[in-house]
Amino acid sequence: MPAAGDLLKKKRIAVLGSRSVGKSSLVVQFIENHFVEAYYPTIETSFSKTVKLNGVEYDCDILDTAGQDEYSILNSKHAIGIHGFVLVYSVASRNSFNMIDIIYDKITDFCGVEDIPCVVVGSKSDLKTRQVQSEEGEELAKKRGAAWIETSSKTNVNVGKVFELCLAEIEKRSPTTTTTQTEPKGGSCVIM
Ligand SMILES: Nc1nc2c(ncn2[C@@H]2O[C@H](COP(=O)(O)OP(=O)(O)OP(=O)(O)O)[C@@H](O)[C@H]2O)c(=O)[nH]1
Repeated sequence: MPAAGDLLKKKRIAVLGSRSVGKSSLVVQFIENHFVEAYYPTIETSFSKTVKLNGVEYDCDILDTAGQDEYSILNSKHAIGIHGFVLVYSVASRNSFNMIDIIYDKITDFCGVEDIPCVVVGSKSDLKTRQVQSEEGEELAKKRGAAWIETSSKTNVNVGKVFELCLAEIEKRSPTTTTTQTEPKGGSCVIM
């Protein structure tokens, strides 16, 4: 039987966002260190990786999901038992940026809490055909109390940082965190 500490270090992260924003490319670059040029729509894939943050090793399960749109119903698997969320838009797609608020609301409605451990990711930052400015992404994340970062899976910029930020957001809200915070802020939708 695993020790309690081992269970605490196991974190499940769901990667959500519109179709074709680069969710799989982000996860594959992070896990396998290469870029996939071709587009294969994802059904659902789960990956595991150990991530070290502040001297602590986390055993991460990363769930790469099928792209969502405004009509998709949030799959309970993408919220229940999930510790942290990575919400991806493409900086080259205004529509995908607009979907972030919609997905965020679906998660908070489902979880019944406003404050969820989340990183908002502006992907494909290497593209010149930008439709979303950095300040807009930053502003949206700030409004939601989430972390924010821009990445390029193609040129491998900030890919690892996404998952470090996500773990930091999870830890911030963890009741076992040894900070001045005494009360858990709630936030993780962990109903096992
Ligand atoms: N230029 C550029 N293209 C990217 C980047 N990331 C992904 N792409 C391309 O965008 C397309 C879609 O990428 P995917 O990773 O399959 O997107 P997805 O969000 O997983 O798509 P769904 O599974 O349909 O939800 C592919 O052709 C990728 O090669 C990036 O950082 N830069």
